[in-house]
Amino acid sequence: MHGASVELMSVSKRYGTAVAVDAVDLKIPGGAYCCLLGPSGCGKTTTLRMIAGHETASDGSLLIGPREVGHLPPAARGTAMMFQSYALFPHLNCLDNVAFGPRMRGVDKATRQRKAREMLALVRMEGFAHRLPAQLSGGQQQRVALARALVTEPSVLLLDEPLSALDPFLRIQVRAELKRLQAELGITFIHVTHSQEEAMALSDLVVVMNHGRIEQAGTPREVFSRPDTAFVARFIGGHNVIATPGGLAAVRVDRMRLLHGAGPATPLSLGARVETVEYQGSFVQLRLRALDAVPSTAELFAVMPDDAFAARPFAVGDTVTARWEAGDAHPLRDAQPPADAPALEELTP
Ligand SMILES: Nc1ncnc2c1ncn2[C@@H]1O[C@H](COP(=O)(O)OP(=O)(O)OP(=O)(O)O)[C@@H](O)[C@H]1O
Repeated sequence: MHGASVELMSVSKRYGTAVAVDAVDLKIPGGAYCCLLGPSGCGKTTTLRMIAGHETASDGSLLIGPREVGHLPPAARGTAMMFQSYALFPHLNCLDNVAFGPRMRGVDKATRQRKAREMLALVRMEGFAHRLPAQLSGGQQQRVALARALVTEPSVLLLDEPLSALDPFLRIQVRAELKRLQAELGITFIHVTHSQEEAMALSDLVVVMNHGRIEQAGTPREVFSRPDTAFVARFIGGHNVIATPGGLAAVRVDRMRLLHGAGPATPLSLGARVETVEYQGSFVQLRLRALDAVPSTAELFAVMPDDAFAARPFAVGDTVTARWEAGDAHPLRDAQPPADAPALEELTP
């Protein structure tokens, strides 16, 4: 198996007058683990289905490897899809479930059973070949579904929320399995998720979508350390969006320094009140409400190492000054303060 690149050039999907995907440009290198990340309804699944060929693009062109595939049926694209619900045939054992696709394509019995066994071994389910799906755990069914998708030797595997039906413990286990398999097989994975944690853990390339458009695409570290927009900063988490004299900026929650007593707002600080204090083990998270900010930027978070917090604790109701260094304020592309933001002079001491 080898990983093919996938390129979308100005791809749109309209349903009547509703625009589900809006002129998306995206280049996914062959062999990359790519996550499409965004809130419900942002167009992730529609994008995935257009790559698979289960949905036709209204506009634009789509390349898999060097080939334009817009006119090709799903089976001719070299892709395979794995769904959220495992959709295994309940009356077939694991081996026959995995061998089902090759059987439909007329592959002889010995060959398809050998291939199916290889795929079950790949997902570490060779000992379960003769079990029925109902006799397996959710995580095991998921592995069999993965084997069934891989038996067609795709160059691109498309995964639609593959972990969302699993409990939190299994989700982390199967997530690691997916990453291992992708690295081992070297094929391109495109994985739809609304979990930023999942996208960060898995991706070589994370694509943050909103309202049918790509807000930002990059490595998890690029997107986390340099979010382009307020939407990305908020969705990826770990950031405050602050109205500064130069426009909106993102400041990481671990870069906020708290001092006792509320000082006046300056370009590098805000007075705030502590609303919640949550002990998280190695760190403590504080939710603050800025005293002079507009509602859209008033909620702030700060995290402190637990020992620093223990040495100088803060309590709910305390007034504080939250400060940051100029170098920690990352300007956002939508740098205009929102209409209800305080005027520049209100922020300047
Ligand atoms: N068959 C359809 N007919 C009409 N509108 C559709 C259809 N499929 C999707 N949409 C709309 O297109 C938009 C994008 O849907 P899509 O399923 O791609 O979002 P998503 O990001 O995958 O969301 P979720 O995480 O909830 O699955 C939504 O507003 C949705 O209501």
